[in-house]
Amino acid sequence: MSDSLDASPVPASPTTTALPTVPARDLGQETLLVLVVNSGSSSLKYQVREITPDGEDTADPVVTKGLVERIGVAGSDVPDHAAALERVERQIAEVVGDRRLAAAGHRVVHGGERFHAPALVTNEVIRAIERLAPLAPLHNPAAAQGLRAVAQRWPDLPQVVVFDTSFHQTMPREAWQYALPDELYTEHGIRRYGFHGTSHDLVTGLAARHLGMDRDEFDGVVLHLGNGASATAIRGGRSVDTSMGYTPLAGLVMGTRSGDLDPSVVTHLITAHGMSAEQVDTMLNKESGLLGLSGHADMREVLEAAEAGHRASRDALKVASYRLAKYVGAYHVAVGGAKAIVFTAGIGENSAPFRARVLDRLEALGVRYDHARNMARGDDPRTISTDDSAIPVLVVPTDEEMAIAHLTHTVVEREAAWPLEG
Ligand SMILES: Nc1ncnc2c1ncn2[C@@H]1O[C@H](COP(=O)(O)OP(=O)(O)O)[C@@H](O)[C@H]1O
Ligand SMILES: CC(=O)OP(=O)(O)O
Ligand SMILES: [Mg+2]
Repeated sequence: MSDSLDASPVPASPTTTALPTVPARDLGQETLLVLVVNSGSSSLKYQVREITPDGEDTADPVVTKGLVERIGVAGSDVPDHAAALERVERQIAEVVGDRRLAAAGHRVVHGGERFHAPALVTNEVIRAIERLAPLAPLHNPAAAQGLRAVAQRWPDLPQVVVFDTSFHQTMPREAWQYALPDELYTEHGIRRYGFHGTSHDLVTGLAARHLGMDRDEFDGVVLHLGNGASATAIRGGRSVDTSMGYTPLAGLVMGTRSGDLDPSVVTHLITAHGMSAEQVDTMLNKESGLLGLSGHADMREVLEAAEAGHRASRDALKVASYRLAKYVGAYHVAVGGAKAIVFTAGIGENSAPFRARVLDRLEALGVRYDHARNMARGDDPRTISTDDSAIPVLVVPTDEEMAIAHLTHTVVEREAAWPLEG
């Protein structure tokens, strides 16, 4: 992102920086500014977006955006997400000038079984997110810190939480239950949850529209391929299976995450290689995937190296594309016959060579793609399959921040929680 915040020292009293305020506005006529916060384990991405009172994007909806990185990392001067938000609020104050924020929407990775939909934030909701921390130790505490920091800085601002997991709460038991002793689920909540739900949900709706279908007619496979990657089986517009599991480690080969592996590898590394549980966790989450196989976590670099003849990079692409194709085959069954295969997120939207490698493996399903359509670029949903492909293949750009802003508007509107009215 071009306007990333750097790690320069924080001035003495950032929390006292005043955000200029204006008298209450007539919401029926003016636009609304929504702060969107995405707290990663060691980063905080934010946007201020402008929407109409009906919750639609304005012509140029991103007022500002930025990123604070290396939060809580050794040697960084940003100790936690509360400190990160102090930096962000100064940036925001400069950009919004004499206008006021109308609401904040936060991405929260884990909503457990409790949250099936976005929710208006109360102290009880923040505590519930903290109680779910054992399920997402890197993400949920950071999100809770972000929520408290915003509440402290803007006490009247309605806040909404949007969960990665909630879209997948429609999965049937056979998809979410692990074949483990039952009390691990009943007493400890160990089950498949699934992630990237905001993106899978948004992309499902856009794909259905692109194909001229009602959303509830849409059966297909959505492939969200970013740094984290997941495949979701969609039946009747709802999630019926997804490749991530109890945590975002399961499933596909990702930038630095292994995806699926035999759990005995974990016990073997601990018992025979003397690794600690923490070391194994770090290895599987941060040193595996494309990085572990090829030395590059970034798909562009893997493709370049493979092109230049680097054998490990070529193998990494084979492992990643094979794994993904296998999931598409499985989910074709899960949805009772896919009517579309949809690529989205950084790699899915931009990497024609990787899409081609996956699609070449789907010939058995009658999938055919068009070289020129696959190479074409664009910001709108598009079809890249040939007209005679048994299953249409689509590229549909995702936008989690936009979706969070719109969901935030919907929830605040429904709960009549706008602070500026009257
Ligand atoms: N033009 C491109 N060609 C190939 N890969 C790309 C391109 N642009 C972005 N990517 C890949 O997208 C991935 C990041 O996706 P993104 O959705 O931004 O991730 P996240 O939101 O999880 O950080 C990286 O692997 C990056 O290499
Ligand atoms: C849940 C998850 O994997 O998120 P990301 O892709 O942002 O890492
Ligand atoms: Mg992402």
